[in-house]
Amino acid sequence: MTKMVDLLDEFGEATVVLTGGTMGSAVLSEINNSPARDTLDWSRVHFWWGDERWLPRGDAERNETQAREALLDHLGLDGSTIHAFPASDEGIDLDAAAEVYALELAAHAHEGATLPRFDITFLGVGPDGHVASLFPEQPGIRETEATVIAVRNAPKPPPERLSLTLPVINSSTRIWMVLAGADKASALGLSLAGASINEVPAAGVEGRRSTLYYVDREATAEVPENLTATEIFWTAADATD
Ligand SMILES: O=C(O)[C@H](O)[C@@H](O)[C@H](O)[C@H](O)COP(=O)(O)O
Repeated sequence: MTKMVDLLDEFGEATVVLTGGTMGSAVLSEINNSPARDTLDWSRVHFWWGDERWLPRGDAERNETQAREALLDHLGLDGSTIHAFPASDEGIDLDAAAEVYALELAAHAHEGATLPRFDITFLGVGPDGHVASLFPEQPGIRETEATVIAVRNAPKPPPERLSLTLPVINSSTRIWMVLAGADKASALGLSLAGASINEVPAAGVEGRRSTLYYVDREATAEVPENLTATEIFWTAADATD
């Protein structure tokens, strides 16, 4: 939130990419419960998602639904700054939905660019090292042309999803990875030890200015001892960016 205030001061508006998953929702709930929540002019913040589950609008399992319940629907927004992925009950198929979101991204590109300026991108990390809906050993992690892809046979239900591709994720100024629990220790350890992005997609994540890992101690159980360049911040309070 402190960074958001700085961004609004600097640019007049800010753009954030949200993640699905329990950690993504936990972050938003904390913001919603924060006494500082209403010190921010949220109407100047644009919200995008890193991925979405191919489900009907309003389905409880959609990342958009969970983000709205955790924070967005408590901010009094008019909806024009909430850029949700299409839903499966809106008359277009999965591939067309990927196209629609790609066009929406292009329509909001910042000056001289082909994409919006993502100031902060949140990413949860799966136990297998997936981020957004880019899963190990699937073609999506290697996609570098398209900005948004249709995902089928996702190992994490539902099987059909939509996802930003890695180059789009990495176009973000800051990427904040949010992961906790012993079941993430292997993915974090491998991604910091330089695993291939095909095996551990999280290993391919790198913000243009910074990549911060917000973790609990259990998730760091397998972080390589020799890490020097990468700092692990135990809490948001430790991290300045
Ligand atoms: O649609 C989704 O499920 C998320 O976008 C996904 O990428 C999630 O962030 C990870 O699976 C981590 O989820 P947890 O934080 O719940 O472990």
